[in-house]
Amino acid sequence: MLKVFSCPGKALLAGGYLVLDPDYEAFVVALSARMHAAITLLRPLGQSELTKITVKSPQFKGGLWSYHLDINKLSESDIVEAHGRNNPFVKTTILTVLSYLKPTDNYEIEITIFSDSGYHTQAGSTAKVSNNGTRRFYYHDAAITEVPKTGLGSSAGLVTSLTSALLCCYLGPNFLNKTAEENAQTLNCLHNLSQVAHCIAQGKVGSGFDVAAATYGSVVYRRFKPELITRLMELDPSQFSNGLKELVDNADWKIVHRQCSLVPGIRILMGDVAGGSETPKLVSKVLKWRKENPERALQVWTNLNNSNMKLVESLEQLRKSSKSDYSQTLDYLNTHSASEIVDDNLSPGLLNIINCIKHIRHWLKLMSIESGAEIEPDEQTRLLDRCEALKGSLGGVVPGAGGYDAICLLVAEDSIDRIITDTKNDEEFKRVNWLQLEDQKQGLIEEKIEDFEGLIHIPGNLC
Ligand SMILES: Nc1ncnc2c1ncn2[C@@H]1O[C@H](COP(=O)(O)OP(=O)(O)O)[C@@H](O)[C@H]1O
Ligand SMILES: C[C@@](O)(CCOP(=O)(O)OP(=O)(O)O)CC(=O)O
Repeated sequence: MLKVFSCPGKALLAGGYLVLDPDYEAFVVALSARMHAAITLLRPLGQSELTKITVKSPQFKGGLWSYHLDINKLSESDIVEAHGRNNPFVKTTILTVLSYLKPTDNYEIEITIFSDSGYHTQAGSTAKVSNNGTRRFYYHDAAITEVPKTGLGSSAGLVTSLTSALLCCYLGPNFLNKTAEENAQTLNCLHNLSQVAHCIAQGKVGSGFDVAAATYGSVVYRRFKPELITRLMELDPSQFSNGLKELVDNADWKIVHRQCSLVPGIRILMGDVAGGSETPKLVSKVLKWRKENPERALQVWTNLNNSNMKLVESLEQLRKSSKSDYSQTLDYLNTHSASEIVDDNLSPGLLNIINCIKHIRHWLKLMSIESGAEIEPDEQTRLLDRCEALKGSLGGVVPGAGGYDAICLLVAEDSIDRIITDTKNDEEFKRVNWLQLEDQKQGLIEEKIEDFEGLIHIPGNLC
């Protein structure tokens, strides 16, 4: 059996900070940069042998982690990497999936990871193309921990795609080809296991929107209560496996993951901004301010949340109107900028989206000023103001935690090339690197194996 699964990266378009609180929802867009996990070997072993699981990531130096496991003794300290190498995300994913499945048979498993170029900066890398020319991956002469990341959520993609590949090894090749209801259950199981593995590897319980996007694609997301996972992490290791099974299969996580995609003809345009910010530092500043100023914070959270949810509604409104008489709207957008569109004669959705983006920026800026966390710093404000004045642009925001990392615009598809060319020699845009990424509906998918021929050794007969 040879199978390849892939999961998308993410951009949190609306709901940064609010998503940390289960009272609020956020809109996360799945991106076309995908993490792939290919099952490249699956072979049964005897009862007296140890299970061997090797994860390869050949695009990075030293990208091979190999574990010899006694399936009756699965605790953190019993799982030792054969060469003394460490990849906490690989290790905890294996530990979590096996603790959940409690396998009774031994296997030799090899899984090869392929990471799309969008996740990391590509300076100095070399491309390899699959035999049929459909796939191109970049190879680095440095370890995974040394190659700079772009912030699309590589660890969530790795954990979720690796979890799918391991589930497939143990549950069978058709674990995702069942009835819609069964598949939905399998996706929830995959999501819950991946959230647990990701939190344990990070040593903290985040909001999980990156794992949700990796699993379910572009969604409106409401998080789980963090106690669900902290309680599991505090269990005695002897109770972990049972606690995990109960949590994954029977607990009510109360999460929301409502499909929500962009509108035909309108795309996301991500700009990587040279600089970078540390999310945990921004988060602790904002949460400290919220705690110290509960009344003001509630006012900001309520208004920002209203604008976020109105954006989701306006996208839905425009999606509906896109079913009829829509080409005029797109033509109009292609020849006007967000700051020029002031009436809603053509399409109310369009003007509503523009206004929501403005309101989101207003509240995030206020949050920056009052909390002292540089969510939309002045440099980004100037840049986003300029983006509002580009023809074909509905405006843009600082995605996720904000800071100096990136900007994220909503633009008419047909204007993308022009926007990239027009901003090329513009001083204000000199730190912006437009990323070749698209928004995607789907989360986890199974890929065609022929697209990977030439990149992996495909043995004639795997079981
Ligand atoms: N292609 C990959 N192959 C192996 N491990 C990976 C890969 N991509 C990410 N990882 C793991 O995820 C870690 C990066 O996680 P993190 O710092 O949380 O970044 P991000 O914000 O991109 O998720 C890496 O150090 C490595 O352990
Ligand atoms: C502030 C946040 O709500 C959103 C952060 O979004 P980013 O996309 O900036 O995240 P990283 O990839 O972890 O840097 C924190 C959270 O939800 O975990």
